[in-house]
Amino acid sequence: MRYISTRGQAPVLNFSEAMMTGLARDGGLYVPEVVPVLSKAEISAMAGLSYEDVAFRVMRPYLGSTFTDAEFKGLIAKAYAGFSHAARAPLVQLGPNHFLLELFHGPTLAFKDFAMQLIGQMMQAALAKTGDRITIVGATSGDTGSAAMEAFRGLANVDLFILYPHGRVSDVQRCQMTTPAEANVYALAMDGDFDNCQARVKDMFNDFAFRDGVRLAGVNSINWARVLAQVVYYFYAAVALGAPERSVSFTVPTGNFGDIFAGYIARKMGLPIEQLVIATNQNDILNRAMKTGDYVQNGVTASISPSMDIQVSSNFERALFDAYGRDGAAISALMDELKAGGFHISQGAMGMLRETFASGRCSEAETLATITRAFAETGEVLCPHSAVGVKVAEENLGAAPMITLATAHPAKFPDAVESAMGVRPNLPPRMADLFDRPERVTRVPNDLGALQALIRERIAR
Ligand SMILES: Cc1ncc(COP(=O)(O)O)c(C=O)c1O
Ligand SMILES: N[C@@H](CCOP(=O)(O)O)C(=O)O
Repeated sequence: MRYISTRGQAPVLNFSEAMMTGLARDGGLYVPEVVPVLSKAEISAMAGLSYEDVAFRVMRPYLGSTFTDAEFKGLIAKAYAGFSHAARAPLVQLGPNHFLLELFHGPTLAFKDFAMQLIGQMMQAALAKTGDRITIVGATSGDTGSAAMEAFRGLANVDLFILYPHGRVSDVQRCQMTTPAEANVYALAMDGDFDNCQARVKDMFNDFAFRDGVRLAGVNSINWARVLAQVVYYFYAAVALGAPERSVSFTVPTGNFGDIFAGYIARKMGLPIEQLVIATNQNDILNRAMKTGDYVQNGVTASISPSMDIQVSSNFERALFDAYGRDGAAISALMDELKAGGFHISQGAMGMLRETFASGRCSEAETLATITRAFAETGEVLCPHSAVGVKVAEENLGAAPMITLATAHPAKFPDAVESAMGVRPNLPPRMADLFDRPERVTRVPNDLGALQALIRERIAR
């Protein structure tokens, strides 16, 4: 399996290289040259298997010779052993034809654990073979950062720096990032919003002297391995509801477009997905783009679903790459226009995108009302991101069962949940003392040079 860049000018890599590389050297994102298709019989055979067994079958075709089958099975087993639910990703019924896929039973209570726990295992195994030491720099609106800290803290051959927007993550998310005591992980609270943090991380990748000097790696969804690990739960959930004999639909609370892009890959692999619905909060660039064809930034507004406060959706580039017939030069030109504010998507590309994705937007008031109503009607306590998904899913119900992805545990966002329901959700007992743990964080400016100097200084210690 070979991986190519969405901008067409970077070296073609194998799986292990793409995982350790993160952003392609031409600024693009790696995608598989060919997406493997599973037969109906192969998908049927997943019925009744454990999450781990489905994970092996879905991901194995992408790995080439990176790991032996036995090694890979071992890494998968370790990755999901720390999840608190035996099913890993349980389905809960919300209505006659509407299901919730709970993706928040991992160690940091968000869907990011599904990929991050596995990437942590795979990167460690790859580094053990080469003896290399790497510097991971990630940007987060709250959940990727905490999941990465959990996956990489204490590792001898990794330094991890997480940039989060100061004052724009929940208190629980902040403490998950600032309280790990291990010396190899650093929480950096940056002035600005998530888009600024993500832009600085990409700048670091595009500065080759810095990138090569610190052996930079990425664990945001720019890393193909992150997306791949998220493809698995689409198969797991769909098969549980009767696929491949029966089609299903998914609604995905969306910010950086990684999670829904994983659903798109599942569909390309042969999973019968009728609708893939993008659900945005008030930071609705993707919904506007789907409705108008204009992908234009209009600034990030802080919301009660802060993890989705994103206006530059990194992985949309991967979808555009396919929509533009895999024309790297066209994608490069669009991304240059994006730096100046935005671009218009061609009619042909819009046709492909609209065939593949539906979309909807959920306001702040609708988010709160959905949390209140879902609890009253079903007993399910939704986090505000999952509530955005549920609201938009309800507007898109059809013949196929709808599965909404519940992307975080409500206790990560207790203020929003309390204001909707009057009840404050509790953290699991293992995290009950989170706010009593000492915090360690560095305030940093939105300044590439200053960030690079700090990272160089810390890794030299
Ligand atoms: C809780 C939560 N829900 C939804 C999203 C959106 O996912 P994606 O960025 O993959 O679109 C994120 C972060 O990205 C998140 O942390
Ligand atoms: N919501 C995310 C934003 C970063 O997304 P990623 O999937 O590209 O890592 C977060 O919680 O950090």
